[in-house]
Amino acid sequence: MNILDQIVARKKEEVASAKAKTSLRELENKLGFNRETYSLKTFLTDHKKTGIIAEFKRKSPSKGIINDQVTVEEVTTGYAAAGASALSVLTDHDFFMGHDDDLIAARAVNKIPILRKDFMIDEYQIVEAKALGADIVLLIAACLTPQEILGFAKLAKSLGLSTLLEVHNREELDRSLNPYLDVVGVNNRNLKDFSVSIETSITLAEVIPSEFLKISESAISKPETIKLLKSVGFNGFLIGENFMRTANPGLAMADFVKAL
Ligand SMILES: O=C(O)c1ccccc1NCC(=O)[C@H](O)[C@H](O)COP(=O)(O)O
Repeated sequence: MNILDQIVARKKEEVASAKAKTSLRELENKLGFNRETYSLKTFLTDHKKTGIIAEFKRKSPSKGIINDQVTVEEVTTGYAAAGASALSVLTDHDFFMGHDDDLIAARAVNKIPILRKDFMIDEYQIVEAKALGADIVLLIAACLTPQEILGFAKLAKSLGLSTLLEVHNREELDRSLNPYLDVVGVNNRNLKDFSVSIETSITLAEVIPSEFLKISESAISKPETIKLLKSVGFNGFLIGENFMRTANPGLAMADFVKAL
């Protein structure tokens, strides 16, 4: 089984036990559920911001432990101060050392959009994302059918959430687009074998329909790469490891932004 299949198999077990513990009705009564959300499109097109979606990521399947010595509050407020257009917070525990509480903590101290970075395989997780404080949900084409993407995106929009479709190749893009998606993200990392190439974004940029904003995800470590990606039409850039690898990720982002 490749890593993505392993993650999805584990996610199905997690969702089943979450449903047994907390009903959808109880989720909807949670404190974070009835609130205004921040729009990803609005923040990505605000030219006072950097276009960077900065990620809080302690560990990953491809790199192991990246940084488990910093708090989600200090890192995410540092990112916001450095001009992040949005934040990405991992809530997957078993593969990324993330937690739902990380998202709750990030929400409490930030006023910019937050992506629940997780593997959405059930409508329950979309409702849960809103209750935890997220503004954006990620729909990964590599692990969802077009019908699931459509259903999840419709539900997310009905809850006021922004929707980010993630693709890695032309086939995933062509079968997954629908009108309920706000932004298309091209993951430069192949989630099945961990190979990375910025060329993936460059090749797909011209075939993403113009009604969707575009973001490039993963393996971005140089300001020059952002300049190149902007020149081919990308509006946003998801960066995790490059900042998280340092002792002060917020400061690392501020230094990176000076060179843009
Ligand atoms: O990062 C991984 O190893 C990984 C493995 C399997 C599924 C997903 C994975 N990463 C999720 C991401 O998309 C990245 O965390 C995100 O784009 C940031 O990437 P980076 O800047 O390279 O940390």
